[in-house]
Amino acid sequence: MSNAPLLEVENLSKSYGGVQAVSGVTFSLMPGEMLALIGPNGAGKSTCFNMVGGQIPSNEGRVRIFGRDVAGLSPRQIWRLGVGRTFQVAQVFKSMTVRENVEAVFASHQAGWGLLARAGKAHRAEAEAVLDLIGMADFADRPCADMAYGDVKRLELAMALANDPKLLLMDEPAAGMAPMERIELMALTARIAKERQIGVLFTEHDMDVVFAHADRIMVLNRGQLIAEGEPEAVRNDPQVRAVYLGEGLVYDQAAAAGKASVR
Ligand SMILES: Nc1ncnc2c1ncn2[C@@H]1O[C@H](COP(=O)(O)OP(=O)(O)OP(=O)(O)O)[C@@H](O)[C@H]1O
Repeated sequence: MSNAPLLEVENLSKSYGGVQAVSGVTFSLMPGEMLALIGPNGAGKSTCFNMVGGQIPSNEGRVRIFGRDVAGLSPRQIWRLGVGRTFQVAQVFKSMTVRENVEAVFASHQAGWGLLARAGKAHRAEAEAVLDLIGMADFADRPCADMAYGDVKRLELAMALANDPKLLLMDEPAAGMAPMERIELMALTARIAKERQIGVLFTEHDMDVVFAHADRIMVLNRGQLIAEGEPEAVRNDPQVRAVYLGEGLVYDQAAAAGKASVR
């Protein structure tokens, strides 16, 4: 593992009128690391993702990706640096096949979205290699409109991997999936992250998924990081327990009972 962080976030803050959504958040992410950002509803997780991904500007603080300060860069410019992104709601072209969706990402990276239809075909082999990587080679010719939701989410991961990212931002990648599918999607992500030394920042409400696959966990509450560390330490942190207990989210007891899915 290289010693240079892929992502460095320093003192990041954002307020919306009187609401301090994120306050003084600082962390870094290393190659091959699965880093979870968890917290109750409204804690500021999506706001953090959107500041890192360039969707919204911060009020204060700094984001460095691959050592470069990305202030003022658009989401597309950040993507072109080698940052993959998945969203809560899957974003694929339903009228196209699985392969065409991945080809479109390759084409867009080189040519811009306007030339997609023509340029896409030139990337057939690359698209098939990515589909193979995530175990979707047999789905290549299927129209997306006919696919189960879990497969659409897997395709979204393939599309996020198509520009060969070194950093992946995954805001609730498994939202809406069945419990087993959630575990499988994140197991697949973790395997690819290790193999390719991709750093993954993800948020997820299912504690089974988080504790099974995160190398490190950060806990956000009312915009502030209240804990950060390896899963076992975070699970036993009194402040974290208080926050989750306060929300009625007794995740350790739920985990012991074999159903740790909480919101
Ligand atoms: N565009 C906005 N305008 C005003 N307030 C906002 C806006 N976006 C977020 N907020 C507020 O900022 C706080 C953090 O919201 P955010 O969506 O980042 O939390 P979250 O942890 O992602 O929540 P969830 O788990 O429900 O997705 C909340 O109080 C929210 O109401």
